[in-house]
Amino acid sequence: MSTAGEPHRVQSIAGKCVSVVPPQYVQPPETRPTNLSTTTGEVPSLPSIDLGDECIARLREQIGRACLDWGAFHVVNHRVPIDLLDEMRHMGKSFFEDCNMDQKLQYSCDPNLPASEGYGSRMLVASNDTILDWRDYYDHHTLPLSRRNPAKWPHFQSNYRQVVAQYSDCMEVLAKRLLGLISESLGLPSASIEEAVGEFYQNITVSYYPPCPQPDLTLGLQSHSDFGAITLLIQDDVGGLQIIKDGEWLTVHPVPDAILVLISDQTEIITNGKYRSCVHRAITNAERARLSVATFHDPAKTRKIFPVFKPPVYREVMYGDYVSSWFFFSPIKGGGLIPEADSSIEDVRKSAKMSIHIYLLDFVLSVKELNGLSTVLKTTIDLKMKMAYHK
Ligand SMILES: O=C(O)CCC(=O)C(=O)O
Ligand SMILES: [Fe+2]
Repeated sequence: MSTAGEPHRVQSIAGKCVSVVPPQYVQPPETRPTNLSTTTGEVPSLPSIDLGDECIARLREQIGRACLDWGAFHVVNHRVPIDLLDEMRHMGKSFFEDCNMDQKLQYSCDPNLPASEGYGSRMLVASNDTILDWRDYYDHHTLPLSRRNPAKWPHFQSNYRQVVAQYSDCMEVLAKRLLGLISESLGLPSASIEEAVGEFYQNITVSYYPPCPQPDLTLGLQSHSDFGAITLLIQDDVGGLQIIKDGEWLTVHPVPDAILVLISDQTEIITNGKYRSCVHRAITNAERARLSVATFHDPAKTRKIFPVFKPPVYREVMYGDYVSSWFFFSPIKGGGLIPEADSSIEDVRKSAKMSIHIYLLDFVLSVKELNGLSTVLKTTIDLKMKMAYHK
């Protein structure tokens, strides 16, 4: 799509006012969005949890219920200054809209590294035939402090670096508090999940979705669950984030002062599948650019992650291996079968062409135990299939 030497950015394509998207952005029929409205079909009852509630027992109960039912919830009265949320959105938008392409490209990420800091468009693109997301992004490495180098961040707005650093600090505090409440909601000591995750590796990704001439054929961001432990997300008023609930894609209506909490894969493993990671995606629209800011809290690549409950349903996994396996298995096109409970892992893999996260099967204990745990197999496959196939 891009000619040699010409960096590829969605915003440049959208800026040419094309009426047809380039073929690399066209989703196969089975992953195209069907419910394109961002104003109707929103999630009416995605829980909104008031963290100012002084009744801790009620808070735990509400968080536990939201994790079980949704894997996602909004929090309000979260102690992060509302002005900071607005400034972070404003800084992000200003980078994409007020800087010219040459300025932005000074901050290009390294296209050959999977998680390189900076301005890019092809995060987690596993191979050349991967369908591309209709999205540009800026990824900041913010924690631990040894990774944080504000000099690598844009300088066009005088307070950009200060806002990102402050935002990172506030998100870390909130993520720890939430993991504490999530642990307690399972009857665990407050520090359990945080200790299992270890030192936070935090990234802040500002996603920018330019208007798209064919929203019915494209995705701003393909269906996925986040790899790490917990994601905290804010968005602007445009709307386009969708989550799966009971087999349906539902749009998460933006709530300006709220922060969206998404349970991510490592929390699913640590809680032994009691709380599932939230499968989500972003759709596009033809009228307005959309912006979101996702703050990921991940373990170190060398951290071993395992369930805190017995018997474990997931194998211990080194976080770095978990991330790498995504590239190995994903994203594979074509149909597939839900394997029988007595399939071997190899059979499962062979027939698993539908799933972008089928690697999770590697963490289920063993084929033998799987056979006895057919529900686990089925729900794992089912959940991960949804990410690739649900419309
Ligand atoms: O733009 C959004 O709302 C979703 C972003 C997201 O899921 C991600 O960056 O992982
Ligand atoms: Fe995500």
